[in-house]
Amino acid sequence: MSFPKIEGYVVTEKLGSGSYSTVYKAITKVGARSTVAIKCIDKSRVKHSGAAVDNLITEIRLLKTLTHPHIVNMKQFTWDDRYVNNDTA
Ligand SMILES: Nc1ncnc2c1ncn2[C@@H]1O[C@H](COP(=O)(O)OP(=O)(O)OP(=O)(O)O)[C@@H](O)[C@H]1O
Repeated sequence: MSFPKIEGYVVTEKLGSGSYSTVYKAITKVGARSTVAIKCIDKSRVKHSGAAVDNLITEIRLLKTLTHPHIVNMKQFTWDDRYVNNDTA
């Protein structure tokens, strides 16, 4: 199985998948070598669904503001030609 190439990270395994995304375990290449979960949302799968795009924008907006011990903390949000990437720890 091949994993996506995400700048700054070594992707080590697949953790799970949802309707529009696949979540991978990854390690940062520089600094503390932190372990993170990266949710890769496949743009080709959401682009035909207005509701999916709205849900994605809502999820990212909420994750940016929420701080709670039982909710993953979004550290970074990036995108490339194929994926929108949510990096959580
Ligand atoms: N931070 C995380 N750490 C470990 N595993 C995770 C993490 N986030 C997601 N996963 C795994 O990836 C799966 C898919 O997560 P994702 O958030 O994409 O979809 P979902 O919300 O479960 O489903 P849907 O998008 O269909 O509503 C989860 O069911 C879980 O197994």
